Amino acid sequence: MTDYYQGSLLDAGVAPEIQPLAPERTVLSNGAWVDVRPGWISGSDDVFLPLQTEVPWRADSREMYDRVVDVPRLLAHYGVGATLPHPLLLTAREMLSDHYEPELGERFATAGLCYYRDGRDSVAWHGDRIGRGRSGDTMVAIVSLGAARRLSLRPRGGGPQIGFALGHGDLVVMGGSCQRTWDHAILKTARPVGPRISVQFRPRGVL
Ligand SMILES: O=C(O)CCC(=O)C(=O)O
Ligand SMILES: [Fe+2]
Repeated sequence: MTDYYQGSLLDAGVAPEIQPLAPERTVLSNGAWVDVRPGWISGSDDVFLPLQTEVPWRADSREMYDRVVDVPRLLAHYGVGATLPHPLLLTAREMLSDHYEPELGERFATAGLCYYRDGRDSVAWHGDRIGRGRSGDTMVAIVSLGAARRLSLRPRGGGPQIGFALGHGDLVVMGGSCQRTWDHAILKTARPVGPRISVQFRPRGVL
């Protein structure tokens, strides 16, 4: 990998720190919702850069509907009990679990990391419904690091698309029926964008 992230000017020399949660909820149709907390992790250059160089990234493919498709991005998965690749991610996961457990009924247990090298890397429209997200309400919490990309969402049955611009250190949580009644995507962009790492925390059995 040659295209190293240069670090954001805002974050230069600032130690990483997780801010209080206090997310803002957008209620969608059919029992889905999205919580957003911009700037949840400040100083996140010191998280992005070690992840970029030290995580054992591999090419991604993903089961979608009835087939497996190549997904142009790199990926690493940390299952139940795995040691996360940066201590701040453990703190983030525990904070998310403490905050959402009363509503979710369980704690976040796994972390999927995705590395989008530039605007050509993407993930097509899908819901996280290979596992339990297919049949029941759940949550997927995403910490976005590096270059800003847009998380696009649209109802599965058709309807207008919405989107959230996810910048360095932002948190977004998709909840309720979002994985089975809505689809989401990180679409390709022709804009010159730098690399982005997405960290998705999920409960056990949600994929
Ligand atoms: O990159 C992101 O933030 C979203 C990734 C995603 O939807 C997935 O891997 O299931
Ligand atoms: Fe997803």
